Amino acid sequence: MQFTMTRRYRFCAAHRLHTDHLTPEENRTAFGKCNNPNGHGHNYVVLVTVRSGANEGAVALERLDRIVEETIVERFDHQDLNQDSEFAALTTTGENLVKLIWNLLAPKLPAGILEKVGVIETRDNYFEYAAPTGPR
Ligand SMILES: Nc1nc2c(c(=O)[nH]1)N=C([C@H](O)[C@H](O)COP(=O)(O)OP(=O)(O)OP(=O)(O)O)CN2
Ligand SMILES: [Zn+2]
Repeated sequence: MQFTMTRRYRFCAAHRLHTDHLTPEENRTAFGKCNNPNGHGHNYVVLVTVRSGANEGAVALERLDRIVEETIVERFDHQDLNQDSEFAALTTTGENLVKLIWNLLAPKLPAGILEKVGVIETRDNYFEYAAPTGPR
């Protein structure tokens, strides 16, 4: 039997969708209002899913909380995502953000227990990432 546990975290951050690979006009066309030079903010919700067990968790909630708070929330809360070093050459889309969160968390957690990361960006936008894995 396979159990998973999903825990919810939150941070608020600003960003602007923009890439230096496009001209200003192309950026406006591609990203619309999200390319506004002044940026805009979101109350991001991060859903972290880990493998769990029926009787005891693979990772205690308290430990998961500490890792996610230190690695993700403290890093991004009340920050401009475009200024984060990991976004120096990447657009701050939900897709890139959810993959970055996975990449930051996976090495901090016991091997193989991270199942999925989800990011709710707005009422209607949800992004999800799970790195491909080999046979378990
Ligand atoms: N492929 C992607 N496209 C877009 C992303 C993204 O992350 N990946 N992000 C944005 C904006 O940053 C933003 O998230 C869009 O938010 P918003 O304009 O609020 O969303 P809606 O248009 O659905 O909401 P309204 O209430 O209608 O304004 C854009 N594209
Ligand atoms: Zn946005």
